[in-house]
Amino acid sequence: MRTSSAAEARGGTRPIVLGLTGSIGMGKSTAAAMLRRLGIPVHDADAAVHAMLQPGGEAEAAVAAEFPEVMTGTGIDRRALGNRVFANRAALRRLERILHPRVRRAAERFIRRHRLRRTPVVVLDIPLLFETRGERLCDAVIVVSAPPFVQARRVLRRPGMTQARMQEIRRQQLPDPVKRARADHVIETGLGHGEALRQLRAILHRLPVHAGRCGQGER
Ligand SMILES: CC(C)(COP(=O)(O)OP(=O)(O)OC[C@H]1O[C@@H](n2cnc3c(N)ncnc32)[C@H](O)[C@@H]1O)[C@@H](O)C(=O)NCCC(=O)NCCS
Ligand SMILES: Nc1ncnc2c1ncn2[C@@H]1O[C@H](COP(=O)(O)OP(=O)(O)OP(=O)(O)O)[C@@H](O)[C@H]1O
Repeated sequence: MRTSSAAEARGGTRPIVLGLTGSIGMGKSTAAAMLRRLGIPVHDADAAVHAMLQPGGEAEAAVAAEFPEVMTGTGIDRRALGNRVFANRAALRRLERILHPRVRRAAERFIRRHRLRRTPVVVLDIPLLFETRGERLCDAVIVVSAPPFVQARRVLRRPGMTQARMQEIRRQQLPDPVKRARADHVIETGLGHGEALRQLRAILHRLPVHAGRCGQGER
């Protein structure tokens, strides 16, 4: 636990904030779903980005101004935007400058909401948690990880994914060994769902909150 003093400084009502991150295909969404089923509210940064890029979403106009070539009659073409940015680091940085401050504010709003509700534990599921210094919001960080061949097998099963695109995305992410080294907890997801769930439960069990106070549902 990094910042129990931060929680105390806020009157002890700030939830324990667990970051959840990991590279492409390592099992973040699966771990997030398990945590939700255990009753922990999870903030999903990917879902927040999706909403921002929807027609009328808070980032649509800024993205349209920066990348007019990816706009269609019905809004942003995500596939075209991905093709544009994953092969070009400068373009990706321009997109991130639009999106990441908004992602950060959404996470802060989520924590504030749960502080008011006195929720004891929340999770921030942020794929680029370390890259965006999101760990500063967290008391501890959980990294999901699996051997590279397991990761590749999972990712290449996805519709539209190619070896080249997977390599491009991997190049844009902090390497898995670096994430593991910076984690407070590593969940090995190459060993099956049951083992990942067991590891998550063990982490929750060791948190300094009363048993049974975790579950207040997602909002
Ligand atoms: C470029 C976009 C529209 C492509 O969408 P698409 O549906 O084709 O891909 P998807 O979002 O599923 O991402 C595919 C993989 O790339 C990874 N990824 C997404 N953005 C980034 C990034 N900025 N850097 C490195 N990897 C990234 C994701 O974690 C995922 O593993 C989308 O990824 C996006 O908006 N990215 C920028 C926002 C961002 O940084 N999101 C990460 C969460 S904070
Ligand atoms: N603990 C696990 N045991 C077995 N398979 C798993 C486990 N966790 C995830 N998987 C499988 O791996 C694949 C990728 O998982 P998931 O979608 O959760 O990854 P992700 O990290 O959220 O990916 P992305 O970063 O690309 O969004 C899925 O097919 C999922 O069923």
